Amino acid sequence: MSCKQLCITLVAICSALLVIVLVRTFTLVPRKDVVIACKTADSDFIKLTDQILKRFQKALQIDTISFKRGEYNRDQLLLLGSHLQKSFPVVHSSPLVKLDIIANYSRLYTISGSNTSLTPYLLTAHLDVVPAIAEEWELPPFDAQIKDEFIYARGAIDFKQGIMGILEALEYLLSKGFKPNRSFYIGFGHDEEVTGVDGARAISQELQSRGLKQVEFLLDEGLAVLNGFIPGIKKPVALIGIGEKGFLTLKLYVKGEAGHSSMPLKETAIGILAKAVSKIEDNPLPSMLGYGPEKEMLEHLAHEMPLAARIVMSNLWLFGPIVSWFFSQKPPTNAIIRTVTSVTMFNGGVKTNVLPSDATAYINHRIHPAQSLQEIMDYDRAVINDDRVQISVEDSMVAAAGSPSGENDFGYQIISNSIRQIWTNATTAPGMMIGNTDTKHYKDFTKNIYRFSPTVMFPGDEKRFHGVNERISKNNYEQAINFYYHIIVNADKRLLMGNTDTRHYAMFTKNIYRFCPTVMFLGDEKRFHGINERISKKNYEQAINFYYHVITNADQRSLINIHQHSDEL
Ligand SMILES: CCCCCCCC/C=C\CCCCCCCC(=O)N[C@@H](Cc1ccc(O)cc1)C(=O)O
Repeated sequence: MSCKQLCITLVAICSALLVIVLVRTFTLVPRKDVVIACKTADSDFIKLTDQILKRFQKALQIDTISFKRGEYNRDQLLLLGSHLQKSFPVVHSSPLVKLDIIANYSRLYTISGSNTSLTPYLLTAHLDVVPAIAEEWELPPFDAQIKDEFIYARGAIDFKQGIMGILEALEYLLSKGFKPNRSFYIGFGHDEEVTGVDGARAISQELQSRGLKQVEFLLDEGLAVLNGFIPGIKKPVALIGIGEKGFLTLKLYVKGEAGHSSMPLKETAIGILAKAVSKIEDNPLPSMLGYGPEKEMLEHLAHEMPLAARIVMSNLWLFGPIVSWFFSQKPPTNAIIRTVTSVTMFNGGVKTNVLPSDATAYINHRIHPAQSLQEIMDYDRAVINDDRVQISVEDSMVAAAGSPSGENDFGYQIISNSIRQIWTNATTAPGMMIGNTDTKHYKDFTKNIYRFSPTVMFPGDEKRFHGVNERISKNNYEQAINFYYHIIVNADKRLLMGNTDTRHYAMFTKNIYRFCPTVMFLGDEKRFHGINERISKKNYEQAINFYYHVITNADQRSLINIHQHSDEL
């Protein structure tokens, strides 16, 4: 090949790449329905009254701690149960609501809708919390005190704002006469923090034993409204978890030889294990960027970024390695691109002058959906490369597949639109849940599993999860309640806003039009599938005459001989 031919080939390749890059940059724009913002002045806005705030604080003061599987504060769970019962009298006395106490402490609410042809949906949350080391907190973790407009308490964001937010929204709706079309379930597990085997699993079994085969979608706790987490985006990003990382907890064990510390061997069990752990920490697993839900996330968010970043994010096939490097720099972004590794426990030795007879460490991996448990085990074994270190599986779960997040995916769009009604300046995108929740117990009911917590977070707040000074602002709690209100109202529709039955007739014509002979004033839009749906007598008369005109006008051969307007009913 001559030099000229080589240059032409190179220019052709670069031009082709440029075209692909630009086409992807300017065509990846996700669906954004026009949504009606939820405003504090709206007649159906649920204000955070003193009473609502007080009952939230009370729920936070009850220390429903889970310690390990099967070990949780049973009395406190019962106390929380009676607090819910007292706080929400309408919910607990409504003929539309049936409450079942499952496995002594979990709660399953069944809310009956009038239209049995609509598939029910499921909202889940959990009653338990993780322990807290009180001395390290600014304010006591179970007092729920308020400082600078924030309520500080264990459970404030994980996840009693969900429990209380859902019930506040339902209490409000029922007290206003809301009668759902679509049935739905609310499941509150009591041991999510220790994998939900007693609570959520029993709720799921109860639903199965009732013959429930399918739910339209499931919304559980999950990702959040993130400010400043994603490089290049200033506006808040609300991530809806469409997938969930798996986990693998490995036990590393080294058998040593006890003896007097005055005559040590070259290496002790602790030394051998420490080297293994150090190798594990020095060799993070490779980036999987582009092979899991994070790809969809970045493609959704690209259009919110400045041009250079937009080009990069829309073309991960080309710029993946740069993005990987960038995302590896901070723990929250690192967590979404790879299987991460945490050495969480290390034990060995009994006395300062005794050689340790053994040593044990635990490694907790959070597995990227593109990798298998076996792959991670093999990787660790190869990295440690020392037969003296015995590796065994303590616990594991494969990652959850990505739930659909397309333009016509009902559950995803209902959640996305409800978020945008509350956080009007936020952009929504599918994301990957980096921790685990109760969702795995419900996976047989639907592939439409979404993980989103109505929690506003700024950088650094992620450390409050299971850490110290967990808190939520009063304003954020009010948003959480209104978010669930909109979820319930929006999900009560048969189809997504903008979708009607027309698609079933699409094969007959391209001339499909959508119009209702309904006169509307600002605010009336909430009556659609909301409460107090109505029409004026006059408007109904107009509707009849409108259809009269449609029929007579359409009865022409062409548009010329249009029907005379004097010919009224
Ligand atoms: C680009 C942005 C990256 C994302 C930034 C994320 C910021 C933080 C947002 C959400 C935090 C998510 C972590 C919370 C996990 C909550 C649930 C939990 O703690 N689960 C436990 C226990 C568990 C539960 C159920 C299981 O089946 C297994 C374990 C956990 O260890 O995951």
